[in-house]
Amino acid sequence: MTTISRLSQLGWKPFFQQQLTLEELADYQPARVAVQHRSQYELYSEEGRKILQASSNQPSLVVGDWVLLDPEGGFYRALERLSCFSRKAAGSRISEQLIAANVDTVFITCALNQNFSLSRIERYLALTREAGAEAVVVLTKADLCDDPHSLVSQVQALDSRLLVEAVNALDQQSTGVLASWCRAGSTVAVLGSSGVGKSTLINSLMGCPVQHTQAAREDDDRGRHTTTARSLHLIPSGGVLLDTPGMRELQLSSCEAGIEATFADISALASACRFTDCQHQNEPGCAVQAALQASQIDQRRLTNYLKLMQEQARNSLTLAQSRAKERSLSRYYRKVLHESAKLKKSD
Ligand SMILES: Nc1nc2c(ncn2[C@@H]2O[C@H](COP(=O)(O)OP(=O)(O)OP(=O)(O)O)[C@@H](O)[C@H]2O)c(=O)[nH]1
Ligand SMILES: [Zn+2]
Repeated sequence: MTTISRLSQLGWKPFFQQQLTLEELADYQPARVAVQHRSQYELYSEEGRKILQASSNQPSLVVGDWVLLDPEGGFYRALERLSCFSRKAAGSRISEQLIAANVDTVFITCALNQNFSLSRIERYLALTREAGAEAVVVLTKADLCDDPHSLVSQVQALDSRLLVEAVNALDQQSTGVLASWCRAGSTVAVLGSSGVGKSTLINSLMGCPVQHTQAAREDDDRGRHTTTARSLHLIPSGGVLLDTPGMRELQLSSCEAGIEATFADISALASACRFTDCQHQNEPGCAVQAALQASQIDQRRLTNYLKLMQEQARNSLTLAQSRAKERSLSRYYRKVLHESAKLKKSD
């Protein structure tokens, strides 16, 4: 890691500074989670790299989080997040898993070739908005496309306020249009499906190939653990690039608000449907279907909205179910403890 001279090079900004008391400002040191190991975190601070042991007394931390270290270098507290990506954890036990925190801007990448898909862009937009980050749609492989402008217009038509850029990810001059999002104090992440050019774009922004240390086995006193590649990279122009495998595999889960924000036109229409629980299929008095018949919205967009809504509802239902199960289990444990305490008393 290159020497840090200013906190802003690590993505520090007024939002975090404002959370500190005068005493904390004077005596406590902010540090950012750069790597997450099983039992410890690697942090970046103005003084360089630090190691923090994970402990059950600490809140769950994730790459991108800001923490305050006490004068002895121990964990003091975590700072409130500006944005947070999470997902439904894989496996039989469904729970919410933190992916990344404090990402300001997400470069939603999509290639200008046969894989170009407005629906996929909408999916990533919903995820980004749910997390509370700003989205910039970066259309890659513009150099291989005969008419990039017409595809840029199609993306722009999704939302007139949407930021859309077409680039050749291999060419640093071309990716220069993204520089304003990569300044000191900013944290960016790249989302997009396989092969669209995420690594290529990252290397162009970084000005050199980013080293991805292969996960390797290491022996130490505490036994075997897997070393993980660092996930925060300092961009020469001053910003921070957050690149974790979790971000790359991001799935849709529990993101109704993100979908509503992405499909604001359809959500606005839906509020005029006769039934509050209208599914916008073939119910009488459906304002969304009426708008479709009147060609005010297109079929692809509506189909994608309904698909994403269904998908996230399915996922959040399993999340809710698992939470309910945990709640009832803990109620059961409390009851058992209470009963056994009563029995002890009467002994
Ligand atoms: N001509 C051209 N080729 C590109 C561009 N962006 C990426 N490529 C090429 O597309 C291929 C895939 O790019 P990657 O950067 O590996 O894609 P990725 O999104 O990181 O893929 P995964 O690692 O599978 O997620 C590589 O051969 C790149 O050289 C571009 O803008 N123009
Ligand atoms: Zn309806």
